[in-house]
Amino acid sequence: MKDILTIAMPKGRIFEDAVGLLRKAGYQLPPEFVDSRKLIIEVPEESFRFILAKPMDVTAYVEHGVADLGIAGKDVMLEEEREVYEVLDLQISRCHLAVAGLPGVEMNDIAPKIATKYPNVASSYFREQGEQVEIIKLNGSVELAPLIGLADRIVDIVSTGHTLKENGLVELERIFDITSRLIVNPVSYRLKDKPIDDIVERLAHVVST
Ligand SMILES: Nc1ncnc2c1ncn2[C@@H]1O[C@H](COP(=O)(O)OP(=O)(O)OP(=O)(O)O)[C@@H](O)[C@H]1O
Ligand SMILES: O=P(O)(O)OC[C@H]1O[C@H](OP(=O)(O)OP(=O)(O)O)[C@H](O)[C@@H]1O
Repeated sequence: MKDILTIAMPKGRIFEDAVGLLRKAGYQLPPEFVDSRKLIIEVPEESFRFILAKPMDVTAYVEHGVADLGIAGKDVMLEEEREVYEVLDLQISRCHLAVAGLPGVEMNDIAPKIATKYPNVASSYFREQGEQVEIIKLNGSVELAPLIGLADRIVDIVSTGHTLKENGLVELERIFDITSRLIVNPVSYRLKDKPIDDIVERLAHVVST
């Protein structure tokens, strides 16, 4: 009997790209997959069980071993620093992390404030720059912070740049290029190496074509 693999999928914008990639690799996923509100979806034909998690939580499910594999943005991996193996750059959901702010506005000299969904990434970045900052953790609409006087700068995802532009903000420093990655639980990789290597190989093939 084939091992069942549990795969943690990020709900939200990566999901469709990830499903598209799995289908391109030849996996037969049911048509209702994308519209479902179910959080656990079994696909016995492929010996897969998918769990649908918040993008920021995928690495937690994989680190704790309740999922063998997962798909997570590199931003999440940098922020969460979980004990997981990163086995493949899936080259989907491309964007980058950047520092942004209002044009021509200098940072406050004393404890400048940085608003972000990525407090660990932001504090490491400013520490490396030798700048002491106060981090304000937000959960979204981060671009609002400098407009309303909550922060001097933001550290956030930029893709098309439309959100920055529409809010009169400018990108000041590019921090990290981001794509989604296939990640694996280290114990699963030991116990289920064959089926996991098979997925990695099939996905690597479609990523490179
Ligand atoms: N504008 C974007 N364009 C492309 N990829 C993005 C963009 N914003 C985020 N991403 C990537 O997609 C992942 C998930 O983003 P998404 O917006 O779906 O989740 P989220 O903002 O964490 O969730 P929620 O909006 O439910 O709080 C991020 O971790 C990042 O890797
Ligand atoms: O450069 P763009 O193409 O405009 O994309 C960037 C925006 O996308 C993400 O926000 P999201 O849509 O996830 O909303 P959020 O503010 O709730 O995080 C990110 O946090 C930026 O705000």
